[in-house]
Amino acid sequence: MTLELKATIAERHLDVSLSVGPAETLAVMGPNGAGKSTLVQIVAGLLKPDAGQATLGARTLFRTGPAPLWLPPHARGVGLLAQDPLLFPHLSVLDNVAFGPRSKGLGRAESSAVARHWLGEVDALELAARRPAQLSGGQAQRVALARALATDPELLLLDEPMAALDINSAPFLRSLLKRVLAGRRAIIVTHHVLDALMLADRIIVMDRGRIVESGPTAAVLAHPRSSFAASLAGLNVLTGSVTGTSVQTADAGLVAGRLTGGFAGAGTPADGGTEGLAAFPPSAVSVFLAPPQGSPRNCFPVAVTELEPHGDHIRVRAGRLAADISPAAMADLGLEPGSAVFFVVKAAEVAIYPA
Ligand SMILES: Nc1ncnc2c1ncn2[C@@H]1O[C@H](COP(=O)(O)OP(=O)(O)OP(=O)(O)O)[C@@H](O)[C@H]1O
Repeated sequence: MTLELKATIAERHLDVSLSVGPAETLAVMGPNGAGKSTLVQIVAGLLKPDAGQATLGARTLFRTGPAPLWLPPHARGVGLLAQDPLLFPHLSVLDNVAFGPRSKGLGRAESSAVARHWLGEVDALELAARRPAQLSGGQAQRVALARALATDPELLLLDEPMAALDINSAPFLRSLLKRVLAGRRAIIVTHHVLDALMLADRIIVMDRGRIVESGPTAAVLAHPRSSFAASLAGLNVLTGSVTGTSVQTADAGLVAGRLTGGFAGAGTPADGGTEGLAAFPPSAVSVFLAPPQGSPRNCFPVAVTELEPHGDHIRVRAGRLAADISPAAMADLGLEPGSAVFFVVKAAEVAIYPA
């Protein structure tokens, strides 16, 4: 059972076609105005395209043409979590979450039980009796997630769910999403490459209403073809097998880091470990002419392939890895393409994710 969608909207220069498999999470990225939210609204049933059709398994969500059809949002089997939680202000948290099951015809007691289950899943059971006005932004977003899940949607749409959260609440919601998205079909719009890496199996990059790139998240970031993906791909991403808090990679040896966001699946050397990846920003990488002595850091011997200005820094590229250093440091090191150097990064700066 797959989501198949094709849609155009002339006024927004939108022309997309995509499919999402049953247990697949798709990340949608792209610059402002690319059409990401428009895509989500079409699937949710909030916006009618000029032409196209969509099916979710056996169900037709909409179809234009000689025999047009338009399923209203509540009949689509689709749950939406947007930037704004949009809870009903006059209902308790419990009743907000029970609203979907009630609308689907479940009795009061049964709907409450479903709501309690999902509030438990998002660690918000203790908030059940509160009104939305008594919740923090992060709590409200967790309740909104429970409300979306309580309808047992065949497709969960997440439109920048972390965007309005403060820096302390976002990681908690991210690891919750990691847990609830496992084995579930979802589309997540995000501006953060780490969300795409951590939450999605596949990524599409949109630009001016079109899909300009698509593929497994780590592969798109490792070999970006669009300039937008290339700008994201400044992040260093190494894939391999995770054992303990390290990733054994084919091209950079053993990379030590810290396990990130609810990822408890580290294997043991005996079983070959779990597939995963290590990610760290170029700003976390220092460049040395000789390996630093006696330091518990990751140290990669590399040859410089390219030097390019990047804001106030110089981005030093060495094959798949990149480091950002100051122009003064570059002058001190006397770097040029071909220079043999050591890229050094602290384990604390390396985030380890499931692939
Ligand atoms: N309500 C609207 N009426 C008409 N045009 C709109 C409306 N909302 C968005 N657009 C236009 O549709 C295009 C796609 O916008 P959309 O909001 O889908 O982009 P986005 O990728 O989600 O951007 P952002 O990252 O800024 O949220 C843009 O050209 C935008 O100006």
